[in-house]
Amino acid sequence: MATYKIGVLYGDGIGPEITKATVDVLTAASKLAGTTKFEFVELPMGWDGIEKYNDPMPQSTKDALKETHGWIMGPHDSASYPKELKEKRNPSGELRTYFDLYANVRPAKTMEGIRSVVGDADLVIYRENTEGYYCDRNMYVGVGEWKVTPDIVISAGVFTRKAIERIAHAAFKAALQRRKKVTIVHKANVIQLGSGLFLDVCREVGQQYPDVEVDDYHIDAMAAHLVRRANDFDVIVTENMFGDILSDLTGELVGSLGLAPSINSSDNQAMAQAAHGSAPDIAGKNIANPTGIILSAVMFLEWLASQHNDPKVSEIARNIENGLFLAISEGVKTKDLGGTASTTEFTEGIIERLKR
Ligand SMILES: NC(=O)c1ccc[n+]([C@@H]2O[C@H](COP(=O)([O-])OP(=O)(O)OC[C@H]3O[C@@H](n4cnc5c(N)ncnc54)[C@H](O)[C@@H]3O)[C@@H](O)[C@H]2O)c1
Ligand SMILES: CC(C)[C@H](C(=O)O)[C@@H](O)C(=O)O
Repeated sequence: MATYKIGVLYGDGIGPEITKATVDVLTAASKLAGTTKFEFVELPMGWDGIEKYNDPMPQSTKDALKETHGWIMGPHDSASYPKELKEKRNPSGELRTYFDLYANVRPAKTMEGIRSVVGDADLVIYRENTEGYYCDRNMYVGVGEWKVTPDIVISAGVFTRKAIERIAHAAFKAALQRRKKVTIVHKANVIQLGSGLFLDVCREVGQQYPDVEVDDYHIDAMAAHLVRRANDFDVIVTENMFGDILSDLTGELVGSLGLAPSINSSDNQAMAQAAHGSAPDIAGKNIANPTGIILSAVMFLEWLASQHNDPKVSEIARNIENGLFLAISEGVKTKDLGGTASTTEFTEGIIERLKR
């Protein structure tokens, strides 16, 4: 029986509720498959890390993650951390940089049984995950944010050909498997050097994929285009901060931010992580929607299946996705989707439907 070691980082706010839901679903699905075992390794992160090690992303957690086949990361409430710890990189940024998880892949697709604000949509955002305005002073010496005087701060963005090329290749390769269209999102009209380089390099990479249609939009116009005609877009490639913002928008457009999944990956490592945050306003109430993180785990399992050439893992992923879609289409919905199911009822609803 194949066994995969999966790290589990529960995180803050709704993190423990939705991450436990995910572990429960994966456990049930692997039991049903009978051929694959997931061994979960729970590791401290967020407030748990602060309490144990005075660090929201302890070195011991990073070391342990190196020994896993990949991991599931719950959201963290980094905005609530003590000031001196906030000056460190937030837990997501730390793992994305430490493991060089350069591609943050964030799909948004309409689902049966869920009201989409924009009609049909089936798109995926390829967000560059390691630089742009989210670099910090630990990354490139002398670059990041710094206070010039008490009243003047400089926040710099870093854009490198190397990082743009690899996210662009990832986006164009994905497009070949989809509707063969890539949209580059930038702000080259104002941020002429940084965003300009992003646009130029993506266009250059695009020339290596003659079967893929390419267009580009400024980030502000793109927000409007997405609301008006989301279904015209297939793969969107953009820099770190624009991808962060656009993916919350696209998640909500197709139903709820609580639905929005993502995978953060390098060429040999991956982390499942919902696009949303720790939702402190609804934490501890058993009402959060675990769909985003469960579908992130599904994306992670598909990645694991391809890395290990293991079709059984892919079958487990498909089974979980079908169980979840079935539960929603049969009306088992959390509050954000207009339903009454609690997080645990929704999770049980998925598990019951895995057998179908
Ligand atoms: N990847 C991450 O860990 C991540 C991502 C974004 C924000 N954050 C952090 O989360 C904290 C809160 O941030 P925020 O309030 O700006 O954004 P948020 O995404 O946590 O919440 C925004 C809104 O969406 C709702 N929401 C989010 N996820 C939901 C779910 N699964 N089910 C139902 N409703 C859901 C919340 O209740 C809230 O009303 C901050 O500390 C922020 O830094 C973490
Ligand atoms: C919490 C924050 C650091 C994070 C980001 O901006 O990358 C989040 O918004 C996300 O999208 O995962």
